[in-house]
Amino acid sequence: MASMCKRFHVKAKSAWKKVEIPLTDGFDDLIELQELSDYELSGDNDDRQPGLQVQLPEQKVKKKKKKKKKVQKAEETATYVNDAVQEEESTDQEEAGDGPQTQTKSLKNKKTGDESQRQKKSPKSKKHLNGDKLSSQEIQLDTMQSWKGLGVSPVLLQALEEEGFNDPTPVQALALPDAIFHKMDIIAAAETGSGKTLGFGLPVLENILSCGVDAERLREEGPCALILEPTRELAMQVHKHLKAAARHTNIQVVTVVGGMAAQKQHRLLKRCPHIIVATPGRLWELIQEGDGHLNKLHNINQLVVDEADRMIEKGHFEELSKVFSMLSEKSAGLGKRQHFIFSATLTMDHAAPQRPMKKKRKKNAKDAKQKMDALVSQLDIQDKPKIIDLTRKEVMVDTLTETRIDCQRTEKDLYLYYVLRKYGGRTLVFCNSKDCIRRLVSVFSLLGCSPLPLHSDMHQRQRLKNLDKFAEKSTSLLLASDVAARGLDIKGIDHVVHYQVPFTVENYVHRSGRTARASREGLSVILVCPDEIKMYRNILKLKQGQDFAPFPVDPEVLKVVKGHVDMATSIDLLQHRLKKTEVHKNWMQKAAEEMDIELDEDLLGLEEDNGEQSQLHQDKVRLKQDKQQLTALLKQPLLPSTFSGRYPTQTGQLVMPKKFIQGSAVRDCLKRKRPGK
Ligand SMILES: Nc1ncnc2c1ncn2[C@@H]1O[C@H](COP(=O)(O)OP(=O)(O)OP(=O)(O)O)[C@@H](O)[C@H]1O
Repeated sequence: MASMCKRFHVKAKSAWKKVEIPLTDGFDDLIELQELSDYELSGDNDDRQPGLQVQLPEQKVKKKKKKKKKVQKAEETATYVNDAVQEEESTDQEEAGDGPQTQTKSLKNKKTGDESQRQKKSPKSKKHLNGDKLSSQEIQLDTMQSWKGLGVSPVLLQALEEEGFNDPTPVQALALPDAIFHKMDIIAAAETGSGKTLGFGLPVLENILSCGVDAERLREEGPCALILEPTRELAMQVHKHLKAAARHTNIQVVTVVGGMAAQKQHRLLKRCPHIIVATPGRLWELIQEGDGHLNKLHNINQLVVDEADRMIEKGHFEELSKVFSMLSEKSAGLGKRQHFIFSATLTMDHAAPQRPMKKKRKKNAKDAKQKMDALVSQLDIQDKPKIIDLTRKEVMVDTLTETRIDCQRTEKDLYLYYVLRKYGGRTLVFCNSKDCIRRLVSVFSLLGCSPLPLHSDMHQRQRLKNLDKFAEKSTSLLLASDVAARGLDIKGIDHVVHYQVPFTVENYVHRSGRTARASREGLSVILVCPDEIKMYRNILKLKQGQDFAPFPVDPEVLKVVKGHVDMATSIDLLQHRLKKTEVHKNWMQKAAEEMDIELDEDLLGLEEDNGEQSQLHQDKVRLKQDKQQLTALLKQPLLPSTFSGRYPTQTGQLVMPKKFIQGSAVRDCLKRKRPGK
């Protein structure tokens, strides 16, 4: 057994500390937990090294070559007492919350008396505030030099390094020092996918680390920070980002969103998390229900309003205002709270939804400005906030290629299918209505594209499941409403297709921003039919009126895919008709049963004499045949992959049939834009 193991030395740099055992199931047999938070891991076979020796299986030791792995091992050895805690935590992931509130890392003593002033630091906390600690002997992170001076603690940098975030993004570099060192309020606008989440997330985590909030204090004073998000998916994503950045700390984050059982959320809140990420509606609901932890929400040190321009729109603003009023009423005299207001479209002129009528548009713009002013005044921002505006003149990131397809309304399915068949990839399609999504799901299922719907009428669980499935496969199709337009960070979305022109310029920006994130390339295609031209022109204002380049379409491929789409559309219509007849029949029969009467065939509309019954039968047979035919058609290649014949032409030259190659849509678009290059 000895040969299977290798020795590591943990050199304790502070004393082992007793850890509070959580009052949750699964910990009944534990007598005591102790943790060592300050230590150094050294050597492999050096038996002379003083300190605790921990044995790791050889198999694992071999993997430690890379620094990244080494850091993980350090975690394994030093926090093994927490394993049970972490296990419990993972079982609760489904509930979108976190593990129990064992404060295994006691960061600071409980606050007392005057200390209840927000933002007050203990002398010990300086360690976490000093970005120069990068070169400390505790953790050597050579690759993270560009984070130096921004105020991020080594324990967070360690996690960022593991994520591969070796450099801060511009919005992070600008926001962090003032937010962390000077506790300034930050109002930031930066393009989609530019890392805004950590722009506010790191100062929030840093503040909790530096204040040193332990379990007892959390129980007494409630959460430290509140982050408000407009959609459930976004709240969960922010929760995930924060958890990843805080993975080497014991900071607890809980999500409070609609669509999840309120009971479960009360249960998670009972564990007294440090950070709450919430959508305003559910948060207000739970506050009104008198949730114990939320009753202390007014004690928060930090408040984040993400996607702020969306938050002031109808559907959020009312509840948001109520939350803010409650916070400011109850927290009078508690000292300064730090605020973060972030969005990609915060500084856009068109902050209001733009509806067709001019008068209404003006009114909306005024409303939006008033609401934004109201938001800022309700937040009680006293000192001058730091304003960061990194939105470019072009608004969109330069790795995004924006194109258009002009077509008739009835041709939109065809062009969408063309993009999907010709280029494959992970494609996110936005529609303006749920009905449109439902119809497309039916047609594109027949076309073998396995579409995944996402809209607000769906159960939350199904919404999340579809997002997971979409992210899992490199060729996948998500048909979504604007519920997916903001903030969703799914890696590797190749194409965004606007099946319908969005109602607002902001929605265009956010929808398109789901691709070309974090310096990657991406493509946006907008399908424009004649009655959408006005809305399309509105979007072009972003480009100073300059039109998007037309998306290149190969007429030969288009001809082939048209056959597929026509057939799928006719099957869909037939299917729909048959389903309607079936539903009508079932409804009549059910009603008759309930009334205890016998139904005539003619009442069902299926009288033998008028041939409707046989028509129904014929339709069913036809449906089956058409489906078989379409399946066979879809299996055929779009264009022949080999050339086997000779076709003399008038000029005597041979015309070679084209070979179908599935290329890159971005490259094809750029080639077309710059033919000489
Ligand atoms: N410093 C960094 N280095 C590399 N990647 C980063 C860094 N910070 C964040 N990212 C990654 O960049 C991607 C986009 O980040 P994030 O979702 O925060 O963007 P955003 O600006 O909030 O976008 P949106 O406006 O669309 O919500 C994420 O996948 C995130 O993990």
